[in-house]
Amino acid sequence: MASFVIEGGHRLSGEIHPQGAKNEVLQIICATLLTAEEVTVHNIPDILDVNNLIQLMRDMGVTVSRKGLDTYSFKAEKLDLSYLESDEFLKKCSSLRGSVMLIGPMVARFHKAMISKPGGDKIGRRRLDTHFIGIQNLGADFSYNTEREAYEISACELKGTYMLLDEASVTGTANIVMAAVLARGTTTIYNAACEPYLQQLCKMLNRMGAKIQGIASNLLTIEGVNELHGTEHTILPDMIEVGSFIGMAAMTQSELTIKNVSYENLGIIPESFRRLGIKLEQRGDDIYVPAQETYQIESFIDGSIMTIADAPWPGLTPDLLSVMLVVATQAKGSVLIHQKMFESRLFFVDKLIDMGAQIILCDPHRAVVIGHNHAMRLRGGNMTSPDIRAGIALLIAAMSAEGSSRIHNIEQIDRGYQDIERRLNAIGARITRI
Ligand SMILES: CC(=O)N[C@H]1[C@@H](OP(=O)(O)OP(=O)(O)OC[C@H]2O[C@@H](n3ccc(=O)[nH]c3=O)[C@H](O)[C@@H]2O)O[C@H](CO)[C@@H](O)[C@@H]1O
Ligand SMILES: C=C(OP(=O)(O)O)C(=O)O
Repeated sequence: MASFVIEGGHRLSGEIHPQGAKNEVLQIICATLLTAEEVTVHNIPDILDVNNLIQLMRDMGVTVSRKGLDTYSFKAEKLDLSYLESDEFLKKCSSLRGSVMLIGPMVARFHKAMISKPGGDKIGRRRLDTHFIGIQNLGADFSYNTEREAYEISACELKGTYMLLDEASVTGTANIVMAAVLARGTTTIYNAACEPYLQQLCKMLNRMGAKIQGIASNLLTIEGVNELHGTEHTILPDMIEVGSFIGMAAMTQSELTIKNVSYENLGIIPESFRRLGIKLEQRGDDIYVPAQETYQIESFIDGSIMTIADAPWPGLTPDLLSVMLVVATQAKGSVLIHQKMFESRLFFVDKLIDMGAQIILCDPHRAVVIGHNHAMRLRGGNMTSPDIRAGIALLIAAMSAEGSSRIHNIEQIDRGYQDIERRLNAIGARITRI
């Protein structure tokens, strides 16, 4: 397990470019299985989860060519269907969450799929009901193989239908959409998730010949087609990285320009940071964060304490709450951070408390943060990154802290942040990988 050693207290300055969005690219790569023709994808981040998925595609028999620094083409003309039954395939699937989205395209085009428990962050229950029920509604059979601890899924033909999802699951919606585009007839998905990741997926599928209406809403209508074709697609900047950089600038009292953020696709992320008192300006498609000695958390209109909570899009993504929590530790004022979706994502606050932060963990979902207004800096600490977003939040805490810190298990951070220490050191951070 690798670690970061961070010398805290250095201000950042200059410009930083966000990478392509991890959660979008996982969907897009899975969708390339839906056609025998070549799909070229630009702006692919060089991160652990994505590289693992690309390798998995190669192992499955997809011809993958690297066409440029961040451009790959995928051609799923023929697949090695016997590999999908191998223990190695199941083991690799369980290393990343995104592998669950192989089911939809596999069942739609090859009539069978296999899935073990997918990987991803251990941040509470992560059920797959929405995926399974949705794909079953289209006519697929799921049977559990107890010996191999895996589901075998098969379908002679998928048939469009109406469905109301029990929750607006991001990867669940992507999986069902990818199955429905090749189903016979019309599928209507109500309570669909509609994050920019999904909007991008649906737009790409339409360019491939799919007929999806209602993109960006929670009601998708999909008219099935017989086959899809090749296309080109460019991944959006990672909105979670953009938010992480805003938080990093505020916490280290730095002036920072975040380049080419695709502002129109950030939803309420900028406004949510403004509610913590952080000033930021949209400059063209960049975000400029001025150096701020202090930032004051807003109150609600009636004067009561601000709550920052997650919600399905267009609400605030849960993936930024850990960063917002850490940023609040140095704000002026108090805030309730309410992580509604995941029940084990706030436990990392213990590490921040050890560093001197004033936080009360009310229950697994809610933490009250009383900001120090930069009057008392956090102390460097020795900690382990429990998940990807707690990992980046702890890195931000360490970068602002007095003294040096050590973060273990940084593979969690590498899952989603490309070459992070080099990029941050280039703007003034002092981070060493050991
Ligand atoms: C690879 C990938 O894309 N991962 C993202 C994806 O995971 P993933 O698609 O696995 O997450 P889901 O959207 O399925 O659900 C996330 C959690 O929220 C709960 N839930 C969901 C919807 C809802 O309306 N109510 C509700 O309570 C679910 O029960 C689950 O515990 O979406 C999550 C929610 O944005 C993000 O944190 C993950 O980074
Ligand atoms: C929870 C996350 O990732 P995953 O779904 O891949 O575990 C995340 O990106 O914050």
